Amino acid sequence: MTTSLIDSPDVPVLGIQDRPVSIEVKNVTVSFKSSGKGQFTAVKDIDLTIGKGEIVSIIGHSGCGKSTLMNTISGMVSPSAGEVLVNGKRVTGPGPDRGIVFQNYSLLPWLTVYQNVYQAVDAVMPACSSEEKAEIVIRNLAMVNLSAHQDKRPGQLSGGMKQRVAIARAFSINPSVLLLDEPFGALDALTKGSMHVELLKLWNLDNRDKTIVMVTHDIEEAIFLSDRVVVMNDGPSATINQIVDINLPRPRHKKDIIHLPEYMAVHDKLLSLLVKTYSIDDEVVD
Ligand SMILES: Nc1ncnc2c1ncn2[C@@H]1O[C@H](COP(=O)(O)OP(=O)(O)OP(=O)(O)O)[C@@H](O)[C@H]1O
Repeated sequence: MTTSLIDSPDVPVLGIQDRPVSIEVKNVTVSFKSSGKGQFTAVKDIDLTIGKGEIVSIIGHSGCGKSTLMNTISGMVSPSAGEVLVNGKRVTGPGPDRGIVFQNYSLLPWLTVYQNVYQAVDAVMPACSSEEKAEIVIRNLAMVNLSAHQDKRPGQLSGGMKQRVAIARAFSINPSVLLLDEPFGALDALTKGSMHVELLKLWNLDNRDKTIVMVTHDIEEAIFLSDRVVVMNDGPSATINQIVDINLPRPRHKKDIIHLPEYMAVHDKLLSLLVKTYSIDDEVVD
């Protein structure tokens, strides 16, 4: 049964206090130059510690600063104040220890699907033979069901297919930290479900050592995958509203967990943190 590969029950479930630290976001503020008005502060005074092997999701309204926070971890954005440490080292730019999947795929349009993935593997694993690198590329393209499309260029692919190439590329380099910015947003429900399974398989194969941080708008996805969910306040100067523990036992099977009282309670909690309720005449009822 495929689910036996996911979250094998013999791996102990660790709390954040039992894990070595993987990512430390320390008092991070990010301001951007804004046209005419000086500075725009997207996120302010963010403190977040993520343990090795944790899966943490970041949720919040559009524009609140989720990607900005994620990009300080990836090294694509430098904090205006504060610092980010990954595996104890200060982040000063992107690095092979962090695999990134963006919303906008970021594939090289002149390379084929195969070449896009191969290029990343080649850059990160120069000591491997070309046969080993080819094997990694082929295995990961098969994982995302793109073997038949490996000679196409990004311009010949659908949005969901491009996203799967980006996922295969991030998985291929086997980083200790995976940063996923709405990685499954462009996928249909069935593909999304199977990518959740693949993500957990990958995590499980590595003895749950890989740290995964994911931005998502999908509460169900966040609950199914995560150990903790970070709920952000609206910006400007967005802060963390609350960090919600997902104390659901692993392995988690989608069809089963949605009936658990713990699932319903945490779902309601996250929803109420995100959504304001409106009466029929549009008055806020809080
Ligand atoms: N390079 C930039 N220059 C100026 N402002 C920026 C820049 N990047 C982000 N912002 C602003 O920072 C705020 C947060 O943007 P960010 O993309 O982090 O939000 P988000 O929560 O990821 O949004 P979404 O859910 O819609 O993807 C927004 O107001 C955005 O306009």
